[in-house]
Amino acid sequence: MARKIGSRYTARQIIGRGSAGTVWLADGPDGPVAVKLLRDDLASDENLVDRFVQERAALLSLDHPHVVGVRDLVVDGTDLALVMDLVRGTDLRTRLERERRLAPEVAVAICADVADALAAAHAAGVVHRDVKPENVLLDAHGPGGPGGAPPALLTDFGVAKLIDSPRRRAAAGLPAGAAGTASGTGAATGGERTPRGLIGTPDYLAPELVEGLPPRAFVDVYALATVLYELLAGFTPFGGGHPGAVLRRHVTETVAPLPGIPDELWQVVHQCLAKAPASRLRAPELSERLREVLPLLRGLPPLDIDDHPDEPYGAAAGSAPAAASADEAAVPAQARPEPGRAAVPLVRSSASPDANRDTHTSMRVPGADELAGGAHGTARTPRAAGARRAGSARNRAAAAGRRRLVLAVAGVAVAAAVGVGGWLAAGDDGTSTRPAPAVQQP
Ligand SMILES: Nc1ncnc2c1ncn2[C@@H]1O[C@H](COP(=O)(O)OP(=O)(O)OP(=O)(O)O)[C@@H](O)[C@H]1O
Repeated sequence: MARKIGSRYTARQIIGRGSAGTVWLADGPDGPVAVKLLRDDLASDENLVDRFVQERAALLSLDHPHVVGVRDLVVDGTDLALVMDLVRGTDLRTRLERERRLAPEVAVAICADVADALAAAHAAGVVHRDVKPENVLLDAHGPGGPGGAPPALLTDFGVAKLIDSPRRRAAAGLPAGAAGTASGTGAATGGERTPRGLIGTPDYLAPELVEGLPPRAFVDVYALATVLYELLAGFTPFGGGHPGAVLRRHVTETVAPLPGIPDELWQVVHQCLAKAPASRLRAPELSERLREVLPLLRGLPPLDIDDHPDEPYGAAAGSAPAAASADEAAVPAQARPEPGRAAVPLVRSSASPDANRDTHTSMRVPGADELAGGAHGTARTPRAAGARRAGSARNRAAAAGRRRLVLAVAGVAVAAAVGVGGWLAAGDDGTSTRPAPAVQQP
């Protein structure tokens, strides 16, 4: 079913779908291209069309081997489309779902490519703002890199901001006109947070965005470190459950170390997940450090991490829904975890797709009830497969020492959570008097 897009492109076949529209394989004057045709409601939004035109130069200017080039913008009748280089292969999310975890060498090689793409974008004054596996395309026809890793290309530059139109915000129940409209290289300009909404994908959002600061290049580095962690572990460091809980974890929780990777690699991941933006590596440094570490990873298999790590809501939280319900039948009602928690898969996988992994663009800021998770933290703690749980006899002494630390950290975390929760929990008029989340001792 061929379809004309503008006067120059003939769409042949759908090759992907995202929240903003449909991606087609199309023929153009210079050969095959990928055309992202935006949804009708977006295409009929005059503000959005204006912004596309304003952003045209920025979108077309990025030319880098690890950036999916935007070749053209089509504004034609009811069609609004981005014409891109065609990448023959798959996206990183699909590969991750297929393999669950990547070999460290492959994961690091892919992220080094993405860091190069970010370095080029940042040098041009563009912040991506939606780095995630869905936006990394793997070129199946390119030369194999370390561990056989395919070349990785980052796509969707500036698109997250572009489609955050006032109309979309209104549809999402957010105030219109609060976020800055595009100007210059708009993807890098400020005013990115509406009073009640954030642009981005919760699992990958840097803490400073949750706190309301404008996006700087550091947010992309944080998101890429989150992607790297996810490629290694099979889950993101702060993901799982309601988006509000995810946002809070970014601000209040510390990333748990990954067992089984060289310390040199962990230091890089850890530094780029720092809460303080300035403590993170810059994209060029990140690329360099990742490439330095590559030789240490040669031949390492994917990490053997327990799929049901220690976390407050237990194994059921990470299980496929069917398994969770089977468990439920065997557990007395009073011993069951809080309703609505255990049923939420912490990880999106092919077995248990996580409907809570929001995609980019305006997200409704959650209420206090959705944020209430206590001070004990809800992030997962990765554990090497076969290692004992924290409550086992062998670990009890260590746990006693750790508890003191946890109490101290919890004190800090509670203060921060109350601050963030207070902001997040503010009602539309900002005067909510709902109580802060209850404090529980670990
Ligand atoms: N330039 C391209 N070449 C080849 N395939 C592409 C290209 N761009 C996108 N695709 C395919 O289309 C799919 C959808 O892409 P799209 O950018 O619309 O959505 P997304 O990034 O997955 O999600 P969202 O827009 O909701 O963040 C991708 O996952 C990819 O498989």
